[in-house]
Amino acid sequence: MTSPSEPRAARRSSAASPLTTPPSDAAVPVVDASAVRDMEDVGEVLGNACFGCGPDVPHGLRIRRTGHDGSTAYAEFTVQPEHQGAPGLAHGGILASAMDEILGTSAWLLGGRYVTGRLETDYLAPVPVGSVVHLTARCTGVDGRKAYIEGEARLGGPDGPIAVRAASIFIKVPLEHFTKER
Ligand SMILES: CCCCC/C=C\C/C=C\C/C=C\C/C=C\CCCC(=O)SCCNC(=O)CCNC(=O)[C@H](O)C(C)(C)COP(=O)(O)OP(=O)(O)OC[C@H]1O[C@@H](n2cnc3c(N)ncnc32)[C@H](O)[C@@H]1OP(=O)(O)O
Repeated sequence: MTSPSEPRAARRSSAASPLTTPPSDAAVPVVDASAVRDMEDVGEVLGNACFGCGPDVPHGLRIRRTGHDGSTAYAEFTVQPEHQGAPGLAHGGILASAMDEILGTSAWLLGGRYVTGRLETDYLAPVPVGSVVHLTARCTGVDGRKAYIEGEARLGGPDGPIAVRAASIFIKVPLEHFTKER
């Protein structure tokens, strides 16, 4: 339950702006059963030096994907001292990166490979260093190559207060997007 004294963003039920709201006739797909295996295969081909989820990346977020329920993707990470902005608090860009990771995971679970086209974030509460941040994301619609994905970061547990809300558009790309010489 929200009250008028809460920030406007907290009173909205979604982070989505008109730009990240899918068309009303967009299909809302469920997780593709083969997508998790595909993510593992792609990781084996490309390696995993990802700032968000690479398990051995120094100063990375080392986000742990914990599964999905057919529509929502779940993950968590612990805010480290090297993720600080203001003393003792997570940097907003770090939190945007964490949202990018869970939103991207949700997109990849649709089957196919996606990159971030647009990312919107609402910061609702400060996130202390040492916090375990619980991330969730789900697709709200697919329109051609565009997947509209929304997510939240919660503190203190999967049902804890929302610290960050995000809404996004991910664009489907071929595997060559990641492998071609530039
Ligand atoms: C990525 C992870 C790889 C790691 C691999 C390791 C292990 C893999 C395992 C698991 C992976 C799991 C999860 C992934 C987790 C995290 C994900 C992080 C993702 C990122 O951190 S990724 C980096 C940031 N990201 C970029 O680096 C993109 C740069 N960019 C481009 O590369 C091009 O810009 C591109 C390809 C986006 C489009 O180019 P293009 O030429 O192919 O297509 P085009 O421009 O025609 O757009 C087609 C339709 O998308 C619409 N559209 C395009 N852009 C839009 C925007 N900004 N807003 C709204 N709509 C947009 C158009 O309006 C059109 O819509 P329509 O069809 O309706 O006209």
